[in-house]
Amino acid sequence: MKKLVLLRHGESVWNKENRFTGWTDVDLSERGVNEAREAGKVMKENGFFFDLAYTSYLKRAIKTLNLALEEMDQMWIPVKKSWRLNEKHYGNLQGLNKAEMASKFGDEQVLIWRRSYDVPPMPVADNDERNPRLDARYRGVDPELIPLTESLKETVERMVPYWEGEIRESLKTNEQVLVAAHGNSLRAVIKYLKNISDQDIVTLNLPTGIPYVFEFDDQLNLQKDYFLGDEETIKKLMEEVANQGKAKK
Ligand SMILES: O=C(O)[C@H](O)COP(=O)(O)O
Repeated sequence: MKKLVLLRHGESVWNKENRFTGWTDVDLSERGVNEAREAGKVMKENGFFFDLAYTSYLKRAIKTLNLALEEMDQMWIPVKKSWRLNEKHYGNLQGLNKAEMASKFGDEQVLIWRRSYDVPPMPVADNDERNPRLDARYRGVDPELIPLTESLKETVERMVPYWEGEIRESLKTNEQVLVAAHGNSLRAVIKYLKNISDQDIVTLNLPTGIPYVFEFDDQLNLQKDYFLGDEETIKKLMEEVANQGKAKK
C-alpha cells in the first residue's frame, strides 16, 4: 500500500491574528511550532517512514515540514519545493482581518471569497508590493503563470500539472510521500484526488498541523483516506477554521 500524507502547516502568526494570508510569507506562531512537532510525533507513532517530501515556497509550510521531520529523525530525506504548492493567492484581501471583513461585507460574502469554487477576490495591483511578480523568489517562473488573485479553481489548475508531472510520478517508485502545504492548496489536491464536486468542496476545512493520510494500491487507485488523530477533536478544529470567516457577535 502506497501512502501519501498531506499536512497543512501549523498555526501561523496571521492565522492567530485571523488575517487573510495567501502568498504572504508569514512565520509560524508558537502554537504552530508545537503543532508541527506534534504532527511529526503522531506520524512517527504511526510508523511512517518517508521516501521524499514536497513543500511550497512559503516558510510556514517549509518550517512545518522541517519540524515534523526532525521529530521523526527523517530530516535527511530529499525535499522538493514548488510555488505550485503555495496557498491560494488571496489577492487584495491579503493582510485584512477575516472577521472584520465579515462585519463589513457580511458572512456570506466572506464565505464566497474563502470557499466558493470559482469566485476570486479582487486582484492586487501591478505596482502593489504584494504583487508576487515583483518578488525575486519567483523570477524563475513565467510571470504569466504568477497569480495576482485566485479562486480555488485557479489554484487547482496550477496545482494539477505538479501533481500529475511530479508527485503522482514519485508515488510510482516510492512507498511513502509527505506534502506539507496550505489550507487551500491542499483542498485543491484533495478535490482532485477524491473528485469532490464544486459544491461539496465548499464545506471542507482543513485544520492546521493534522496529518491527512491517503492510501493507494500499486496502480495508484485511491483506497482510503483518514486523518491521524482523535475524530472529535479534529471535527472541532475544522469548525473553528470555518468560523474564522464569521463576524464576531
Ligand atoms: O491564506 C489564508 O488566509 C489561510 O492560509 C487559509 O485561509 P482560509 O481558511 O480563510 O481560506
